[in-house]
Amino acid sequence: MESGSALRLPTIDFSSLDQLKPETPEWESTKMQVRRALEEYGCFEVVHDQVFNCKEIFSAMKDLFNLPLETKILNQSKEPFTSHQQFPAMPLYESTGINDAPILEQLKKFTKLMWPRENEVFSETIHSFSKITSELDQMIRRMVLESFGVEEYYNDHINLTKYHLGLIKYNPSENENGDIGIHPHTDKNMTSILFDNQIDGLEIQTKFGEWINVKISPKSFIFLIGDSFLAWTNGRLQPPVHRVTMRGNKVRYSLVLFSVPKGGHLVQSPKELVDKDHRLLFNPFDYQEFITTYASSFKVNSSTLNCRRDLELEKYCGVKH
Ligand SMILES: O=C(O)CCC(=O)C(=O)O
Ligand SMILES: [Fe+2]
Repeated sequence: MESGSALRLPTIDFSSLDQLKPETPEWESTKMQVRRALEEYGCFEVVHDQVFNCKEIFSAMKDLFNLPLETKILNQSKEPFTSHQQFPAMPLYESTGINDAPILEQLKKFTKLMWPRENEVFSETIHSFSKITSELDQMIRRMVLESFGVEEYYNDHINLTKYHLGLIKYNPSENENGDIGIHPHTDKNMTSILFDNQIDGLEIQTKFGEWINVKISPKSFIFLIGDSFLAWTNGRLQPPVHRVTMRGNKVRYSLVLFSVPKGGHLVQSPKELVDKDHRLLFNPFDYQEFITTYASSFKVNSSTLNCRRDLELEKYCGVKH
């Protein structure tokens, strides 16, 4: 499992968020950095000055994963990849998810399922994280749309998606060469914001094929785009292939706020992004129908999964030219 430790992701400064307002020079320059980073890498490190309690987050996650399995599996959802899940092909990995985590009442439903006698600290810390990251997500998406001159679609773009918070635990590897935490993949949803307990493991591949070991500081997140944003921008932004490799004897916890297109809506590139130099790459699609189809093939293939870029969306609704 080779990886190039000298390489780094682009870092973009989002501290003093409150002053970062549309039409200011800071906004314009940050927006262009976002656009460039997403064109080159499909992701970047967001440096921020938001205040939330890291220690509490990871102690809340530890308590959650320490619950008995019969409690954890009570978290079931019809939507693929959002229930409590473990896969035989990724034995170090365990995850669970919270739909609409930035909405406190929804988060409290999850908390109540896990801790019938309530766990206020869990609800508050996880809610505060979800709120901060969802606001950041919307700001970054506004910048992307502005940079392509399609900001009039901003409200539609935000209303197209809802949020899902993934909570993940990776057990340590016994193998000094590293063990698979999560297989190489691109995210299928629109955008993802990722944070961890400062235990390394996340690796992101550049378009030239090198692997970057990603270090997330207590004051940073990783923002990455998924295949749905590739489709929405008609191929202008490329989602990065990423994986987790576990080395050493520490547990890694990560949180990922996914923006996910809602069912009954179409993911569709605006007409302004389609022309003779940019022919339409994807037919409009319902993400929930796509992900359900993808999940059934994932179940069949997950014991042999070793994909780089699985091109599922191209197979599902790619336009053949
Ligand atoms: O845990 C991580 O750092 C990555 C998780 C991930 O890629 C995913 O859940 O899609
Ligand atoms: Fe991912």
